[in-house]
Amino acid sequence: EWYDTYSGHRITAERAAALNASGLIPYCAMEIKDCSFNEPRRMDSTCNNPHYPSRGAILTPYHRLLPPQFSADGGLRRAKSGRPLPNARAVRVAILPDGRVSSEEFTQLLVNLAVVTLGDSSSIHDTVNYVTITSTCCQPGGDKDPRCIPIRVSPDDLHLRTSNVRCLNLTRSITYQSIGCVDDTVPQERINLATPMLDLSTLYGSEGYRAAALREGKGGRLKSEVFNGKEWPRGNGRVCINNQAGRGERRCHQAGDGSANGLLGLNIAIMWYFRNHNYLADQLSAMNSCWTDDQLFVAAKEINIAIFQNIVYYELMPTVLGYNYLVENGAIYPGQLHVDDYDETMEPRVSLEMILASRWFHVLQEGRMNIYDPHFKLVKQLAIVDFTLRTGALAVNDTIAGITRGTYLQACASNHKVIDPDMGERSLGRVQRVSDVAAADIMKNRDIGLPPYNEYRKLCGLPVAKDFHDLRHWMPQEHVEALYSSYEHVDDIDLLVGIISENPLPGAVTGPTLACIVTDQLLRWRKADRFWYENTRHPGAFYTRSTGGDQELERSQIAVHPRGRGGGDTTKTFATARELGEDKLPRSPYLHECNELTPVLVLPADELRAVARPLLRGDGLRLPLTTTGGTSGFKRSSPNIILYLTF
Ligand code: HEM
Repeated sequence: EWYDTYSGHRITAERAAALNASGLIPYCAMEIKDCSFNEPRRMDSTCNNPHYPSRGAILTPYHRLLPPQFSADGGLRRAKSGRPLPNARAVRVAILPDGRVSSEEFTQLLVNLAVVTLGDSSSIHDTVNYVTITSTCCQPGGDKDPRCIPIRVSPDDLHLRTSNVRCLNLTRSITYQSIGCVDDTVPQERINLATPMLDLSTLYGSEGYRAAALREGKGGRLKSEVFNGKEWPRGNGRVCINNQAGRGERRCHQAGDGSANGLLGLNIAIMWYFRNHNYLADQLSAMNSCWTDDQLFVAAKEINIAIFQNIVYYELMPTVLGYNYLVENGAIYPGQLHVDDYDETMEPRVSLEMILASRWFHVLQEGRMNIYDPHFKLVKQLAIVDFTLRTGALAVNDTIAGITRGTYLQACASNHKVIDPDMGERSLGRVQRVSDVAAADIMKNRDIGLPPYNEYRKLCGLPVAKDFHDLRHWMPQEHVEALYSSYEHVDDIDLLVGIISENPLPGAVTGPTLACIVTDQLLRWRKADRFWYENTRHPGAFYTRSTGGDQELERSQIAVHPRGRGGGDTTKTFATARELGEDKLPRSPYLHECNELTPVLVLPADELRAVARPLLRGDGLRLPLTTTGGTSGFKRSSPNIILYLTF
């Protein structure tokens, strides 16, 4: 059957053929084979909800928390007065001048985990596109090019006044309208080039044929090769345009999507999950010698995804938004059991606000990259932005190990109202002479028609500012002044600008408006994904397994149980296998053709730590996660899979 990517409706084969003839497939339509409740998660994420097969797939639309706002002629939103909004670069420099202040609490791991989270569910760092699609936006007539929204730089710009740079190249997002799937009578809607789930599609791929090419075909493993004693994905991709051949930088990995070779932080985090997949497959294979490649692959993949989802919910997000805030809002649960809150009426989408507002994380990005030797001696300090699309550098001298150590040992930037000069002036490295990611972030809020900051405060039930003076209740005075001198009216302020300016919530790194937007998304991810690791409505569901009534043991053990309950169960929480009666568990049609009555994998607490260890395998880390060595949210153990990232 064929489905329209934008509406999700079924279309005729004739219509699909016509779209194909116009070169509009895969963007405008997708073919989906019949769904079954008894099959595992599909690579392209179709059939996540078998009643609506296209939901959750790549190339589907984003969600909007509020309807878009464009000017009357369909252009960028204007100020209340009807005049253009203030220049994005000028606003950026006013609220976030270039500067370096290191966090006293958090390491680069926070930003690396954040980027892999966002990057997995949205094509955020489709770096190849950003740098190669259009580099002509600043040339004469560039601003008339529909693909362009260049940013002007004033001659008195704080950081660029001594240069001759007066314009920053910037391309628009790809929409259904710009591709030609939908006509211009409806407002521009962006296409999500990734699956909107937290499903490690960055690693595993989101198109069936491509995903199959990544598999070894035996042992449930992903294709790999050993280079200098370490395991690496194979591949000779051409996107690594910044590889320095003269320095022996040749690797360019074949992985789920292009972003796995993109930004350094994303690149190495994907490598951790890559190595972890093969580690898990080997463990499972040793325990279940009769399993087929498919059985091993699916089980290893789902465990890997479960680890990823658990880290995001119980390690990363409590650190950024505050643990209590997330519990109060139902994004995580303090109890011991898995909570199944799957809601089949919820559409699996990522909100545009989540993606656009999460550009706030750029503030925390440190520009320098410390490389440590195995004795944790600092050997080098490099510029992170020069390592985008440069996978080859990771393997030379096992640099990935040195960077991983740096990820754990080095502080990230502090949320101290400055941005690292490399992010502010050269975020695209050598590819573009000047590029200001934070100004691009503000401009992209407008490109996509996000309503102003105050409207989101209202949506979130937060006090709304009637005038600039009111902002003083939740922003530092110097920010209120910067906003007052930039915007004509308090209702004009861009969402991201307001978010960057807010004071953080207690116990959190971010303020309440971003916390509200991200929490909405956390609920969406867990409730709308039938294969969410805590959910029971699929045949490969995980079960906590009893081993004799000891509460402590029950909590610390998790079995990847061969016999999930299948579709349609509405039980609220997971029962332990004992409570449920093991023999009553239906047989999983895809995992168990052998060892039917034997639990697949039981991981006591010690081994659970070992599940996290391969994320850093070969790097020999014994380091605190925070630079101060104190406890951060990362160290808190979760009630589900217990992951100690310090061991
Ligand atoms: C060296 C580090 C980084 C660099 C050089 C970088 C650079 C960029 C660039 C060039 C863009 C696209 C700008 C545009 O044309 O619109 C972007 C978008 C984005 N980045 Fe980063 N980034 C970095 C780190 C991070 C981190 C740590 C996060 C954490 C979440 C992050 C989240 C995002 C998001 C959410 C977007 C928006 C994408 C969208 O609208 O689809 N980035 N970044």
